[in-house]
Amino acid sequence: MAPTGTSMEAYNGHEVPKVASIKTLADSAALTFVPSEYTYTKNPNEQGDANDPEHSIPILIFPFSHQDLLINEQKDFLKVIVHPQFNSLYKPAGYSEVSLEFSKRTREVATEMLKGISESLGLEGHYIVKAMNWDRGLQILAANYYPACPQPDKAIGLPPHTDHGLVTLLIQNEMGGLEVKHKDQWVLVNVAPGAFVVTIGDQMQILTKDKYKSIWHRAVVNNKATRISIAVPRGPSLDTPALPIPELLEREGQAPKYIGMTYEKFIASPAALIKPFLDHLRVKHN
Ligand SMILES: O=C(O)CCC(=O)C(=O)O
Ligand SMILES: [Fe+2]
Repeated sequence: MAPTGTSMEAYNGHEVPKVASIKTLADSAALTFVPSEYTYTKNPNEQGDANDPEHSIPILIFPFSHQDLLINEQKDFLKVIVHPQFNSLYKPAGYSEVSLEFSKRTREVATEMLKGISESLGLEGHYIVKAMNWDRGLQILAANYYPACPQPDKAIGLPPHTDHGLVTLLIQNEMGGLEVKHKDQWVLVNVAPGAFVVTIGDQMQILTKDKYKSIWHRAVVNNKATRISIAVPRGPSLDTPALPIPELLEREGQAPKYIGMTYEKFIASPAALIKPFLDHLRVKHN
């Protein structure tokens, strides 16, 4: 889905709103800053002290200068919950406004994706949106910063994983590095400049009875220049249990494949970090 410079993009019969201007927003937001310039606060209008718990905000994993020596993970990152409550940083100036707009626009694009997926399954366009309480769904803004690494073959930017939610939109600077697993091989994703990559997450796999499978992916580093990516994972509301869509089960006459679990529990489970977690939720048939 590459922006064309026009404000509308056709996607599977749907109008995807203003993709090109989202790219512009991404350029003017996190893509131009190095992580140490960020400072965070609970309320964007307050001056916050990062070490003061009173001012800590619902950031899932924080903060920069994280390097996991065990897996030699070469990146810094920031993860901020931007929906259903919007959280922000008060530095750099202007970040808050831009990230609010960016989050809103990417949400609109993700909504169109969900409509396309619902229809591709023979369901009414708003089916998944309604079933997953999408309006209250969890949305995270994850900025990943991968400095150039002198020995890229001995390091990894982000280890292999699948995303938890329904869909993730990802945009990167001019440096490639996203790889997806295809037929047991890691394949570099060749992203057109300014394009978003859309990946499927675990909740979508459960919901669609494995018709849309969550994708294993990882980020590799390079020795030439810093790579920055912004991922926007978007999931159901935290209190929504993902279960295979009843209409699909009825139509195809199969037993449910998964035990329902709220998204909150799913995320909180340490096992959710590894894909076989989906196997634990699978109903066993003898
Ligand atoms: O940087 C990338 O290309 C991958 C980022 C990613 O997978 C994530 O943040 O979940
Ligand atoms: Fe990811």
